[in-house]
Amino acid sequence: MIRIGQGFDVHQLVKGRPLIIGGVVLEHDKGLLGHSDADVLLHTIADACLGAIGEGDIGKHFPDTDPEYKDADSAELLMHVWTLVKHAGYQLGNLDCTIMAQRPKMAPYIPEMRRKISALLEAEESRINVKATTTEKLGFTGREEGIAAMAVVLLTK
Ligand SMILES: Nc1ccn([C@@H]2O[C@H](COP(=O)(O)O)[C@@H](O)[C@H]2O)c(=O)n1
Ligand SMILES: C[C@@]1(CO)OP(=O)(O)OP(=O)(O)OC[C@H]1O
Repeated sequence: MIRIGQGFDVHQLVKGRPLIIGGVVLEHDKGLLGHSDADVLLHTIADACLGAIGEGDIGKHFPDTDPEYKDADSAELLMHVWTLVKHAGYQLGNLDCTIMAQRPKMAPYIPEMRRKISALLEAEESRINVKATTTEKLGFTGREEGIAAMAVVLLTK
């Protein structure tokens, strides 16, 4: 049996916050705003996994009104989601993600993001792909007001 899920998430870029994407801290003059650490990539992956098993979204599992998740490490949230996936009897077929960010350049950080995601999803790195695009200075990502990420996941059992 196979199941597919997709995820999409956006966080605002602000001064005075660290920029954490895919479990990696990036050097930048702004960071993402959120109730948690605002890791837009891990959130979209979590949503894709939850979608694939018909379990709603991360807001349902980790409400942003719950103080327990204030400044939460999104790697821990994704680990919890992956436990749900495993309990449903699935493993990773493959995962493909795109980060939309005008700056900073993601390419130098992508190998480490891939390593972290592969550890969290207990799958070989060859099953995980992370891409980035600038959106050519257009829209909120192009104006550097925020960063967006999308993901598609295939689960198998
Ligand atoms: N934040 C980003 C955006 C893009 N890249 C890499 O640059 C390539 C070209 O970007 P375009 O938006 O002009 O298509 C893209 O394919 C990525 O490899 C990046 O590293 N970080
Ligand atoms: C992760 C949670 C919970 O801390 O908060 P945020 O960091 O604001 O992230 P978002 O993608 O808006 O929604 C999920 C939330 O419930």
